[in-house]
Amino acid sequence: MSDKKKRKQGMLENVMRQFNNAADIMELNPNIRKILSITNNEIVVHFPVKMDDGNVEIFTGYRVQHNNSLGPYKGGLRYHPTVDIDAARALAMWMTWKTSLAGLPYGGAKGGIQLDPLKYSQSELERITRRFTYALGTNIGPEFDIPAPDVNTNPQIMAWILDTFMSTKAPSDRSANMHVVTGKPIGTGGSEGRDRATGFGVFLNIKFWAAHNQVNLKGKKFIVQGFGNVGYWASYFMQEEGALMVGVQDAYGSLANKEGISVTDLFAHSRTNRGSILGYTKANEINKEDFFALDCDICIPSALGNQITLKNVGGIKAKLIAEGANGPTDVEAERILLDREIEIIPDILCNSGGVICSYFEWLQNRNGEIWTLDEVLEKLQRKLFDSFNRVLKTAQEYKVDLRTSAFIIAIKRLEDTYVQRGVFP
Ligand SMILES: NC(=O)C1=CN([C@@H]2O[C@H](COP(=O)(O)OP(=O)(O)OC[C@H]3O[C@@H](n4cnc5c(N)ncnc54)[C@H](O)[C@@H]3O)[C@@H](O)[C@H]2O)C=CC1
Ligand SMILES: O=C(O)CCC(=O)C(=O)O
Repeated sequence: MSDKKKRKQGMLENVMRQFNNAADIMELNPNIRKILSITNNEIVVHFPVKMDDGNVEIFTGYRVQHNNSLGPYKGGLRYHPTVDIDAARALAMWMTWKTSLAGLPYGGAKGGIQLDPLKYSQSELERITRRFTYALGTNIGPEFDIPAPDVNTNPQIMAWILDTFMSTKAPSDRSANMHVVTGKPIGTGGSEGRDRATGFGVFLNIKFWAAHNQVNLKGKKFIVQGFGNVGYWASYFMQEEGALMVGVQDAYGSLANKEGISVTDLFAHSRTNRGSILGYTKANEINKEDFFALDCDICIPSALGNQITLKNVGGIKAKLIAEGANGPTDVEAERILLDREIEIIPDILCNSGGVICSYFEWLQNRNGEIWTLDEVLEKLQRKLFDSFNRVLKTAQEYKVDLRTSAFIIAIKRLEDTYVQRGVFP
C-alpha cells in the first residue's frame, strides 16, 4: 500500500477511534453510537471543465454530510490531491464534533476537489469552482449545507461559489441566499475577522492554556507547520504576544533559526514567492524529517492530517501541541505524547475559531447586520473562553485528556437532542 493511501485511511480510522474512546467512557447509548458512526449523505460528482488550451479535463468533487441533528451541515471545501471519500468522511465527522462542542446550531460536513491547484491558472480555477458548484446543485444551501474555506481555498473561491449558486435562483431570491457560503470577501457579505479567526482562536487557546498553567508566553519558542491562513495568523498573534517562531514548515520546505524568524517578514516574502517560504535568507533550510524535533516549547501543526506519527513523535521537544490543523496527530503518537506528559489542545477546540466566526458571518447575512472587527473578535474570544473552560472542567470530572473531554462534551450535546426528541430514550 502506498504512503498516500495509508495517510488517507489513517484520518478516518483516527476520528473513529477518538469517537469510540469517548463514547466508551461516557457510556453512550448504543443506538446513538450507531447513528453517529455513519455519515448521512455522501455526494461524489464528476464534472468536465474546459482548460485554457481548449481541452476538457474531468474532475472529481466530494461533499460528505455527516450529521445535521443540531442544525444545517457546515464545513470547508479543500482543493488538494489527497481529497477523497475517506478524507471527506473523516473531516466531516470532525466538523460535527467541532460545531457541537462550540455550541453552534450546526452539524458537520466537508468536501472538496481532488486536484493540485498549482497546476491550474486563475481562470481555470474559477471555471472548476463554478462547475463544481453547479454539480453540487441543491446539495448545498444557506439553510441546508454551508461550505467555507479550507486548504487551498479562499475568499475568492467562496465568492465564485456564491455567485454561481445565486445565478441558479430567481432574482428576487438572490440576496436571501447570501449565507450559502461563509469566508467570503468582506465586500461580498464576508465578515470582518474571518481571515484571522482560526489562527486567532489557536493563539487564544494557547493563551488560555498558558494562563491555566501559569506559563508566560513571552520569550517562549514555537514551531509551526503550515504557513497558510491558519499557520500564519496563529504565528502572527504568538509573535505579538512576545513568543519566538524558531521553525516553520510548508509544502515546499522547512526553515529554522534559534534567534527567531520574523512572522511578518516571512509572510511578505512568501506572498511574492507563490505562497512558499523557500528562498527566505534570514533562516536556515533544514531537512523535512528534522522539523518536529526542533527545540521549542510549543508546536502548532497547521497543515494536513496525520503529521505527528510514530515516525517522528519520539523527537518532539515541545511541551504543548496546539492543533491548528484537523487531525494532525495520529492516535498512536498521541498515546506516547500523553505518556510523556506533553499536552494537546485538540483540533475540535483549538481551531474552532474559524467555524465560530463563520457562524457570525452567517448570522450577519441572515439578519442584514454588519459587525465591526472589534465586535467579532470580542464575541469570538468569549465563546472560545467558554469552550476552553468547559473542556478543562470535563477533563477533571472524567479524569481524561483534553481531546477525550472535548469529544465527550460534543457527543453529549448530540445525545441529548436525540433523547429529547424521544427517538432513543
Ligand atoms: N481555514 C480555516 O479557517 C480552517 C482551517 N483548518 C485546518 O487548518 C489546516 C490548514 O488550513 P489553511 O491554513 O486554511 O490552509 P492553507 O491552504 O491556507 O495553508 C496550508 C499550508 O500548509 C502547507 N502544507 C501543505 N502540505 C504540507 C505538508 N505536507 N507539509 C507541510 N506543510 C504543508 C501549505 O504549504 C500551506 O502553507 C487544515 O488542516 C485545515 O483543515 C481548521 C479550521 C478552520
Ligand atoms: O468555517 C467553516 O464553516 C468551517 C471551517 C472548517 O472547515 C474547519 O473548521 O475545519
